[in-house]
Amino acid sequence: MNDILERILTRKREEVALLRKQHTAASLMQLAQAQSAPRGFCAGLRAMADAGKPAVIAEIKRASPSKGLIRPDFDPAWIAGEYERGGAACLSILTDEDYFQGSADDFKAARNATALPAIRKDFIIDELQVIESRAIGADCILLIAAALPPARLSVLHRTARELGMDVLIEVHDRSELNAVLGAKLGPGLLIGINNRNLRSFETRLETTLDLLPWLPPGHEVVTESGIGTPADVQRMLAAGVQRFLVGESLMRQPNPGVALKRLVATS
Ligand SMILES: O=P(O)(O)OC[C@@H](O)[C@@H](O)c1c[nH]c2ccccc12
Repeated sequence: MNDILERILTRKREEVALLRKQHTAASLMQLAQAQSAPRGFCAGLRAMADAGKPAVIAEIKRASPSKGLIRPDFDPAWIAGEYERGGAACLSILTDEDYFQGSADDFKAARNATALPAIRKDFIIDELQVIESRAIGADCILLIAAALPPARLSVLHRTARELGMDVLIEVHDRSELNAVLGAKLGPGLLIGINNRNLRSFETRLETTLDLLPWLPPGHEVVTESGIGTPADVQRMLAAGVQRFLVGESLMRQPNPGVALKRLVATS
């Protein structure tokens, strides 16, 4: 079990212990309540999809464990603004420091630079991190099925919803999907299918296409990772997937917003 996900989660448990030394749930809750209301993340995606356009969550990511440093000249506020001009529905901002070279400051800078709803992209395993997410302004959090037993997933999901945030629930295979569906979190979930295996880093778009038939109706699907070309986008649209989470392929271009426009262009 010495895979990357396990290593990241081991480090997260240390971070949560540190967070618990600095804050209580009540002190973080005060910070969360001082924030302006969440911007609707699911609503932002839905508006774009209902208008017949690919709804892209554009990701701001300096580095990753699989690719190392992706973007040396990294200005989260500028990238966020370009993504907004490029037609993004929402932003995704990495806040994990040790493995993705992100930070809470990156999150705030990017979100404050635009009117777009933003997901805090991190490895959330504890309620304190959920409240902390709202305290830094998050409109949505990521919960990764591979990292959370169903009972824990359910508690974190409820806490996020009580704070007014949306939740992107990430799965990679059928057993994770079944665990999520079995947790009875309700209808209308936002389910992300990660094309990248977080344990081996293998990335296959077929992951989304293969899982789709197993998803009951009534949920909204996001295809995550490895989307690099307009053909990839068209392939997903043809399968009925209208929501996309895209990072690396945009971050490697000089202007990520222009790259986004090209990615979703129909001709
Ligand atoms: O850079 P890509 O291949 O476009 O992928 C983006 C996003 O899906 C990926 O960063 C991601 C998906 N799930 C995660 C969980 C944690 C950290 C990162 C991720």
